[in-house]
Amino acid sequence: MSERNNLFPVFLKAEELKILLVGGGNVGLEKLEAILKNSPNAKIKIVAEEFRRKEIGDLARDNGNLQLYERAFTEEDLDSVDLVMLATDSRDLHIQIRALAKKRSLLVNVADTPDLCDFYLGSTVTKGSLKIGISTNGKSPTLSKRMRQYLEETIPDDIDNLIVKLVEIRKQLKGDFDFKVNQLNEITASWLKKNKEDQ
Ligand SMILES: C[C@@]1(CC(=O)O)c2cc3[nH]c(cc4nc(cc5[nH]c(cc(n2)[C@H]1CCC(=O)O)[C@@](C)(CC(=O)O)[C@@H]5CCC(=O)O)C(CC(=O)O)=C4CCC(=O)O)c(CCC(=O)O)c3CC(=O)O
Ligand SMILES: NC(=O)C1=CN([C@@H]2O[C@H](COP(=O)(O)OP(=O)(O)OC[C@H]3O[C@@H](n4cnc5c(N)ncnc54)[C@H](O)[C@@H]3O)[C@@H](O)[C@H]2O)C=CC1
Repeated sequence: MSERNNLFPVFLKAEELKILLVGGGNVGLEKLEAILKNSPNAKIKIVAEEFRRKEIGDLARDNGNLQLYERAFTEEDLDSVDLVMLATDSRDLHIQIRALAKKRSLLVNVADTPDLCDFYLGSTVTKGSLKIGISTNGKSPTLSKRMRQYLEETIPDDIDNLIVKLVEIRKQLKGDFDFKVNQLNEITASWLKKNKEDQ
């Protein structure tokens, strides 16, 4: 029997949290872009001895929510942050920072070391209010990326119209909880059926 993915997915309000990112090289940039793609107003403190000046420098100049510190990590960097993401080129440093962060009960992602991660980034598909997160349990980011591309192509771009309509119907439905659940299930079942027939 192959391994099952036991990760528990959540959708973070990243724009209401403060994220510390240590490391500003290729991997740091990739993780920074992943956060901003989903949560453009996320507040991120980036600490790196050196960083990809063109890309990260430009991003920070245009975005007041990014604080860039060009220096080595210090323990105080963990003060008043909610999440920690590590993307340096030093495994020892990652182990050391992770230990300091765990003392403060912070959740840590170590981009290049799944074993040291409390959580993984996933690929994400966003269409209006709909967001789908994809995980391969840390096994194959490439498959995550391909699944994202597949879903991006397959899910109609106007799916948000359906959500907008359902919000209205949900507001207008009168009756007890069970009645509302039944009605909403009926409406969406017919939508699924129609979609299948169209294919
Ligand atoms: C565990 C995890 C930790 C984390 O970063 O949170 C992790 C770890 C590692 N990634 C590595 C490499 C690559 N990462 C990507 C891409 C993405 N990586 C992402 C997430 C994750 N990467 C988490 C697991 C996600 C899951 O469970 O599926 C995505 C989904 C999200 C994002 O970062 O935005 C994003 C796709 C976004 C999109 O396009 O949709 C590509 C593909 C490419 O760039 O084309 C490659 C090169 C090909 C390859 O190696 O597969 C290596 C180096 C291996 C080595 O040393 O060679 C490690 C370390 C290791 O595995 O040991
Ligand atoms: N670049 C890639 O696509 C891949 C990278 N990796 C691994 O991931 C790790 C990171 O890779 P890259 O981002 O390419 O490395 P990089 O060398 O471009 O970036 C490392 C970053 O860590 C920073 N750093 C180092 N020590 C620091 C400290 N004490 N305090 C603050 N910042 C510090 C550096 O200033 C730099 O910004 C490496 O271990 C690499 O082997 C693995 C697979 C692919």
